[in-house]
Amino acid sequence: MLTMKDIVREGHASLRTVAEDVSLPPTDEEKTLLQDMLEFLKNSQDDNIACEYDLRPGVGLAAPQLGINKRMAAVHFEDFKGKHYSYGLINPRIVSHSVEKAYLSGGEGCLSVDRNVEGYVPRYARITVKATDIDGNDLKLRLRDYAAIVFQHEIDHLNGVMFYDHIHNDNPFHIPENAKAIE
Ligand SMILES: O=CN(O)CCNC(=O)c1cccc(Cl)c1Cl
Ligand code: NI
Repeated sequence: MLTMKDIVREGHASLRTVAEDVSLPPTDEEKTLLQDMLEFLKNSQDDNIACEYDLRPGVGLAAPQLGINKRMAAVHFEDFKGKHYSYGLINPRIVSHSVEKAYLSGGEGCLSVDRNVEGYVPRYARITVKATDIDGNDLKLRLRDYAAIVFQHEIDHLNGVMFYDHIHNDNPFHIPENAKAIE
């Protein structure tokens, strides 16, 4: 099982590298990795397991956070309306997005960042993502609000972008133009 020791931290080149496309169909090793990433997220959200193995909670994880520069990520979370999202994503890409922006009023965190970085992270409020799932099927997801934010955080990792790269330098709590707060 994956634990925190498998996650690279700030300063590791992998976090600032543009990851490579995965050739399809994914190899068994790549499928197993995605399954392990999903299992990590579920474990990290289970109080008993997280406590037992000292896991920080996460709703997403990208392969570069494991030092693997492949365009793969996993997400596992429930949005504020109770809709469940649990995906292993291969070559996820944003194919369209809203002009309107959104940000989490509580800011963001990252398992590869061992410190609290305060501030609003402006992102697109709505996005359409295309990807291949763990079984090799094409995915097209229309996402908004919290789900859109999480997917953008993960796709950023595939492009060597960290969440705090988006925070306003002079005033971290500057309300971005045309942006809505997600509580
Ligand atoms: O890349 C993934 N991580 O670093 C996992 C830890 N961070 C989170 O779960 C997290 C927390 C707050 C907002 C967002 Cl958008 C995310 Cl993603
Ligand atoms: Ni992260």
